[in-house]
Amino acid sequence: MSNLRIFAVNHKKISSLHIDNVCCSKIRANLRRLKLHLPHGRNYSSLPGIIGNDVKSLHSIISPPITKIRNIGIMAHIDAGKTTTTERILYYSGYTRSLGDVDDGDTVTDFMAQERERGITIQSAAVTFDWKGYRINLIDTPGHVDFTLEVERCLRVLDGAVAVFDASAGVEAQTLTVWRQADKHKIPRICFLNKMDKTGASFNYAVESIREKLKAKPLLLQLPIGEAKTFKGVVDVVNKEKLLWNLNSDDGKNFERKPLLEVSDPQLLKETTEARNALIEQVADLDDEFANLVLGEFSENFDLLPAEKLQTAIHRVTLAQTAVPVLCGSALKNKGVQPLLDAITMYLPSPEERNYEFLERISRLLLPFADQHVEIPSLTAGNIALTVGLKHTATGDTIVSSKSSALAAARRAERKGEKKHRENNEAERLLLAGVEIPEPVFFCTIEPPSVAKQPDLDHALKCLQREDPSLKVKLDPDSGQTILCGMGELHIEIIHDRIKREYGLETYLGPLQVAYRETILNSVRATDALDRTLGDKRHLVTVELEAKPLETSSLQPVIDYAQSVTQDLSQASQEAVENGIHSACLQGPLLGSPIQDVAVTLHSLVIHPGTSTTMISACVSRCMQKALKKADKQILEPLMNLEVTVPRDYLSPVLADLAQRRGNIQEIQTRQDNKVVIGFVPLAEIMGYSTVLRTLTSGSATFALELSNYQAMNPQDQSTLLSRRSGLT
Ligand SMILES: Nc1nc2c(ncn2[C@@H]2O[C@H](COP(=O)(O)OP(=O)(O)OP(=O)(O)O)[C@@H](O)[C@H]2O)c(=O)[nH]1
Repeated sequence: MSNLRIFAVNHKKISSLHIDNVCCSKIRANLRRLKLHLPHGRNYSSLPGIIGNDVKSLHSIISPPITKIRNIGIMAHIDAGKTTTTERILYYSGYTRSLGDVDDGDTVTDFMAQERERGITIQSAAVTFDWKGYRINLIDTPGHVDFTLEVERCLRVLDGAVAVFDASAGVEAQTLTVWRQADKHKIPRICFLNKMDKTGASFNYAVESIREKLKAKPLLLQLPIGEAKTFKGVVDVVNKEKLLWNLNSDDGKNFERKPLLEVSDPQLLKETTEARNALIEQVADLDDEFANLVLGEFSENFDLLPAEKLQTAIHRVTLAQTAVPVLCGSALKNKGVQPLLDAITMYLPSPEERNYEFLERISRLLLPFADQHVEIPSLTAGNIALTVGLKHTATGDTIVSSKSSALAAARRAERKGEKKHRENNEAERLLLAGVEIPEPVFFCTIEPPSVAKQPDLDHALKCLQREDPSLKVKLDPDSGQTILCGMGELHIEIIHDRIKREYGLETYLGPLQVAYRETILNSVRATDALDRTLGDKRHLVTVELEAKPLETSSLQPVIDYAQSVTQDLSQASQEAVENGIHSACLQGPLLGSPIQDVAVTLHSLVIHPGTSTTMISACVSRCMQKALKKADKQILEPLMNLEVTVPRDYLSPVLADLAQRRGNIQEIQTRQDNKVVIGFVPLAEIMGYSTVLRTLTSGSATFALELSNYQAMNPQDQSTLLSRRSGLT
């Protein structure tokens, strides 16, 4: 079964340039549609498989053996060093000839203008390169919490991931989020403890935090040689070798690998032997085949166990996701990246080792090299490619060549005993795991520069939404204004900026507002009737319904019907009723925010023959609005999980400030010289917090925010908000 997955990014940036000096005519004839354009601006070497302009190995670009392919993502907390690590990887693999630097704004994968300006990753970028005979398709994903959806849409097409950590901070808030996402998509992982050169870096502390916070079993494949200022290399525990980076080599390309010897390194050898024995026992505990081998032949002396046997077992354990290999280094100081590449090829799976179910063919395919692309005629199973021109496809869709082939594939998968599919309906069986689209917590109005430009703005927003479903766009029914709903201040700012740069539209944003919700506190009944004659047709509906609070949390109203109603309710009328209820719940009576946690019972519904479904919806919606108005109401506000990392000396002002922001502190942890404040704070109180925190701590603190849930506002805060909204205060 074939398993090509399609990954679409940045359709806009594609242009093409023919290579003129292709010398091999036979290949040219076969690959007439192959267009190459080498990235410009930076000093690039060659595309994978091409040495200079020699295309004799073009075939290997298109179809490397599937066992030699690794589709890998890089994920982490913001600023852990993903982009820097990716830059080193590209350099050592020969993809680039000079080292890019996030701080200088010239990296390959952060190619959006906003990324280079801000030094952060916003959009995932894909690059393809070769390492020691392996083809690696690598995706660098954003770390900022506003862009978690972007991370998730990448994870579902990957076979493995490298989780990058800041070794001085260990597991941070966003790492937990992406780790959970990777769990959901069952992605085997390797951990890379980066920034080992940084003051406060601690290998043991970071490993412990992986064990405790991620509940993962770390397999220590390396030990650091020195830490912080003294960090100079790593010990390869599996092979009992030391890897030292040459001080005279600026770019870290050259390093020496030497076996650890009793004469020269007695202490290090002792520690490594202990670490290796512990690793062998740990892997044997998790893998029966390896346990049998170890107990049989090597129980007397683990030193005799060949490294390859241990590596194969680590590969199996990594695939089973019962443990994670851990490596360390410093991307910035060019240490430890080549062994990371070796580990990617050695321990992460090829596409063949993962289970995907569908065959998909697309007419135009491109191989990604960050913001540059090579058009290719076809691709074998297990690769990641780009496709362009899919006008009606949005992020999260699964593309199939035909419904019947997808069904056949699903049936084959079933025959292979995939019981879980049998329980799902046909449509679900056709889909790859979906992406969970987080609910937006902020909104603001957006205006085009002139009324004539409104269609252009609508078009731009439509395109941006297809790329990024966490961006929602709606119309305010009262003012007719376009409303942008997003994940955070930064998210909306970037969208605003992209509309300007990519669509040439200078738009105006209204003030950023928090997306509240509303609910009701008691049970209420309402009746309504609608009687209209249009032409010679009479439309008559009467309805009686009851709305009550729902115990469990649900964004959608839960609807049920009295028995007398269900008896003669047609499918079309039922849909009309439900549309009416849903539309009434989109705008609550207090703030016009969506209503949640409501159950509705339809007690009576009388429809005159010939009444249109639109009239039914309109009548039910009006009746529901009446009921909501009558009920006692409550505003719900988004509550955020907050984690602030702050040097001890600044803890007091930070806590005092949080108390004023209705913050609820759960725990204060000690992390090296820092304090980590963990708690909840209402979103409305934390807008613009980065500036305040910077001022309070002279720029030495960092924070992470994530939506926890919606909670009821207390009566006083609620009435302050309502008076503010109605312009009374
Ligand atoms: N000391 C030290 N600093 C590093 C290292 N790697 C990266 N940095 C620095 O950490 C900062 C963040 O690095 P990035 O590579 O942009 O991190 P990122 O994880 O890609 O960040 P986002 O894309 O914004 O999520 C930059 O200032 C880097 O220079 C390292 O090994 N040691």
